[in-house]
Formats: sequence, C-alpha cells, structure tokens
Amino acid sequence: MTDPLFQRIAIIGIGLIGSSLARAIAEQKLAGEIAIFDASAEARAAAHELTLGQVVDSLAAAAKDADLVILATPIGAYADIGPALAPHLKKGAILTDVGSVKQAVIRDLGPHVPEGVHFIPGHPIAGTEHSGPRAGFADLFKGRWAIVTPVPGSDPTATAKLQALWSAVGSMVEVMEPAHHDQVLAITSHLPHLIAYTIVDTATQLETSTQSEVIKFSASGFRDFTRIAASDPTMWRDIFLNNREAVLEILGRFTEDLTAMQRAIRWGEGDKLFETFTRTRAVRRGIIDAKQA
Ligand SMILES: NC(=O)c1ccc[n+]([C@@H]2O[C@H](COP(=O)([O-])OP(=O)(O)OC[C@H]3O[C@@H](n4cnc5c(N)ncnc54)[C@H](O)[C@@H]3O)[C@@H](O)[C@H]2O)c1
Ligand SMILES: O=C(O)C(=O)C[C@]1(C(=O)O)C=C[C@@H](O)C=C1
Repeated sequence: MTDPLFQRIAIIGIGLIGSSLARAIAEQKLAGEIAIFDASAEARAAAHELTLGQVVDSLAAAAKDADLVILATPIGAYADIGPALAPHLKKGAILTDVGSVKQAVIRDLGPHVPEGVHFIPGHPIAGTEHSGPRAGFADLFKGRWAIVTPVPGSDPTATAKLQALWSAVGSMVEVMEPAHHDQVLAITSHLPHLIAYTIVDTATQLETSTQSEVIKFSASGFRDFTRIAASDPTMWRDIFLNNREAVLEILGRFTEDLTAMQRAIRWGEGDKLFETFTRTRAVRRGIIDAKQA
C-alpha cells in the first residue's frame, strides 16, 4: 500500500466545504488521519456523528502534528484564527484555506505564519447554497476548478503537493495571482450573488398581495435567483466586506450597462436588446460546450 499524500490533515471549520473535503479526502485515502475543529459545538457533534474524522475541541489540538492545515471557516474569522493557530503549526506544515477572496486572506493570515510553515491559499470554485457538516458531499469538487494562489516565496514543492490534493479530489487546478483571482471572482461569483440577493429582496418588499403572487407564479427565472439568494449570510457578508474594491469596480460597470438597457427599453431600441441577448446566448452555449469538451 502506498503512503497517503499527508500523514495528518487538520480541517478548521467543518461546514459545507470543510465536510465535503473531509469526505473526499477519506474516500481517496489522502490522509493517515483527519483532525477536525469547529467553533460550534453543534457542528462538532454532527462531524463526530457523521464520522468525518477525529473531532477535537481546540485549534491547538487540531493543528498539533498536522502536515496540512485547511481553514474552511467564513473569511471574517481568519483575523482571530491566525494568531491563535500560529504557535501550534508544525515546522514544514502547509497552511491553506478555501476562502472565496484571496488578497484579504493573505493580508489577515500572512503576518502570523511562522517561519518554516508554507502558506499557500486556495479556493475551490464549487459549492451550493447549503451550509453545515450535513450539507457536504464527497463529489462536490469533481470536475470543478480549484484555484491555488501562492504568495511570494511559496515553496514550489509544497505548492505542487497542494495541487496534488485538489487533483486527487477530482478538481482541475489553476495557479493564479491573488489580485487577479479577486477580480475574476468579483464578476463570475460575487456580482451574481449580489444581484440575486437584491432581486429577491426587491420582490419580498413588494405589497403583500403582489408578494404572494411572486411566490405562487415564480417561474424558473426567479426561482434560480432564490436558490443563489439562499446562500449563507455570514459567508457572503464577509466576501463583500473583503473584496470591496473589485466588487465596487465591476458593480460600476454593471450599473452603466443596466442603465443602457433601461434606456433601450424606454426608447424602444429593439435592435440593441436583440443584439445584447444574442451575444449572451452565445456565452451560455460556450460554457456548455466547454463542459462537454
Ligand atoms: N459555500 C460555498 O459555495 C463555498 C464555495 C467555495 C468556497 N467557500 C468558502 O469556504 C468557507 C466555508 O464556507 P462553507 O460554505 O463551508 O460555510 P459553512 O457555514 O457551511 O461552514 C463554516 C463553518 O465554520 C465554522 N466556524 C466559524 N467561525 C469559526 C472559528 N472561528 N473557528 C472554527 N470554526 C469556525 C462554523 O461553525 C461552520 O461550521 C468560506 O470562507 C467560503 O468563502 C464557500
Ligand atoms: O453553486 C453555488 O451555489 C455557488 O454559489 C458556488 C460558488 C459560485 O459562486 O460559483 C460560490 C462561492 C464560491 O466561493 C465558489 C463557488
């Protein structure tokens, strides 16, 4: 039997992403042991019941002897976790995370990372609107991208080992600059969530009679938005607070384009509407073709 990729992996935060990773790591036999810590006693109890790994009751106990530590909490928690975790990291260990924003993570965690620990942030582009340890599943990362954002001085061997972990759980891996990651995700993930949260909120603020009809007659267009707008409020508050510049930049562009559409409708510019919708239809077909290729 070959040795697992890591002897001991510690997962901090055993929600949707942490528990999916625990399941995938166990399924692919990538760790000798998996240690789990979560700040919530309820999540710890669920992780224990689901036999996701060895559940411990402190950050220190999880990090002890771990050769890979994965942060999978909302990114707003990192500022507290960094200094509390740092003294317990083993020399030579890799510290990574799955947070949806990368520059802020590097800002918050970087200064606490001790000499001799390899800090290599990451982000799986895979998820659902559900949260918590019971929502996770081992196949979540299959066929999805995982982005790895090494920092200056990151050890290439450690980076390759982290890439190997993501590949082993079924992901396609891309190495990216943290600033570029934040710009790309602002348009592909953060802005769509902001639009979904806003449209659902607008609908729920309509008069009571219209509101019930929104629910009753909601066709798939609105329903798709409600799925996205059901995503975890803590996680998404933290994303918008921590990717402020990139989101505001793309929101400015989007607002201009929306105003142009408003104008086209007002002035009956059918050609403009038709041309725009034709271009966007091609984008959707391109995404589907890329998936099937
Ligand atoms: N949900 C998604 O679609 C998705 C996709 C990719 C990346 N992410 C990122 O993954 C991270 C986790 O998201 P999730 O969807 O798994 O969230 P989740 O709410 O399902 O789980 C987060 C867990 O972290 C725990 N936690 C919070 N503060 C903690 C602390 N200080 N110490 C230890 N545990 C703590 C919570 O109790 C919870 O169990 C976030 O940073 C998010 O940006 C989420
Ligand atoms: O599929 C979903 O429900 C998601 O929202 C997943 C999604 C995304 O926007 O694509 C959400 C946040 C992430 O950081 C990565 C993936």
